[in-house]
Amino acid sequence: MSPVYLDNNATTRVDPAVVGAMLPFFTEQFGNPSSMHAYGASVAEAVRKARQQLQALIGAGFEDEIIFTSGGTESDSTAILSALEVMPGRKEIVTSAVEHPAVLKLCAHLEKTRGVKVHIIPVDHHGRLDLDAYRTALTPQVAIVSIMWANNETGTIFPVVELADLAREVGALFHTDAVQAVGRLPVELKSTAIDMLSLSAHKLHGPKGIGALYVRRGVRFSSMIKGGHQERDRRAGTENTPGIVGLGMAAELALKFMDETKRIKWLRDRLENGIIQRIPNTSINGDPQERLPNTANIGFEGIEGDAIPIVLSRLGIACSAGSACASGSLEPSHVLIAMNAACGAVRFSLSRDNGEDDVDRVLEVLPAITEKLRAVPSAGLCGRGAEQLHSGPGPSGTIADAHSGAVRSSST
Ligand SMILES: Cc1ncc(COP(=O)(O)O)c(C=O)c1O
Ligand code: FES
Repeated sequence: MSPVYLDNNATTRVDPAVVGAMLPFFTEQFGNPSSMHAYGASVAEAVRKARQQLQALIGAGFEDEIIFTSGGTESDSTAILSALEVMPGRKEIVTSAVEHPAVLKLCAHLEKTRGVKVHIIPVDHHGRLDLDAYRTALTPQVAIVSIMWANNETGTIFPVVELADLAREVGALFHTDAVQAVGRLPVELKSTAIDMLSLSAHKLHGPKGIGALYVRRGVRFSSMIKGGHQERDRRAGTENTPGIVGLGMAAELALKFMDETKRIKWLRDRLENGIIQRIPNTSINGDPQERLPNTANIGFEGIEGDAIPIVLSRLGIACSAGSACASGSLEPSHVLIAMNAACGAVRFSLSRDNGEDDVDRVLEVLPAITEKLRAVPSAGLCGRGAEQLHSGPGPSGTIADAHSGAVRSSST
């Protein structure tokens, strides 16, 4: 049986055309793009082409709005730190409870070390942002809003274009972590009030360790990494030229294959509907309407989050686990906790590499797997524990604490 890869929100396979575009930049095209001679000039031209390819994918007004970085994490840090530096009179950040740790951990660090006030906007049971809380948090004290475009665990899409308009009304900068959105949703930045956007090549069939930060022209900016004059003094360090060329090609292909999104959504829906129909007591986590077309996050009542991915992995099927509590070997998912989601969950995330066979394979093996797991007394106990506990505490992390205690006591 050939392996089935359904973990594309973790990372994607590098497209062979991307590898092909990158290879010369390890061999004959090894020049430094800052050099005056011919070795440098041709590489500088390739970097410029990549910037234009990316500009086309995200609909930026100008190519110089794109700064190449080492990936999503660096782009997120750069955006937030820059805003605090260019607006010293404002000491507040607005973000959401379901952001990637690249944003949440930085915010927690800034709160602790710099006395910055961080407003964490909650989400509802479907992962939708509390818009009233968002409006209340927006004041002239806010330097930056950092709210993701699409969630990596559930695929829930936030209305970032409208959120950016509201942020602008109070003079705050608006940054979005679009690492999961770019290449999967149409993005047209020039007609929006989004000031900064993070993206990462490895989520769109490009290489790891390369990404970009979009900074709208006119937005004041302070570089995080100081040193040489690369990237117009906005990100020092000799450019990762093979990575940049790879990101450019990945962007061009993402645009070319944007229509594939419809087929991917059809496959995802087939997977979700097939699971819901064949397996009792299952539910979809995330916004029923506003969701990435490739992501299915499914709760299986009574089964711990990591049990299914472990069994599937033995059968050559890759997906990933999430849990609303500290079950088994899993760290609780702050996203599922914030949604007050039930129990354990499994994330299947697709890409243009997937076909019907992949989905059908999962649908073929999963009913028997879940039946067996539910027959195991400890897995069953976990579900009953969740039911009792989820009706009690609110979405503030208490479920995890309470349930992990219950698991411990029931297992001793
Ligand atoms: C939403 C989101 N933001 C940021 C990142 C981090 O990106 P990178 O791995 O390029 O640093 C990820 C990757 O998992 C992500 O899903
Ligand atoms: S994994 Fe089932 S309640 Fe925690």
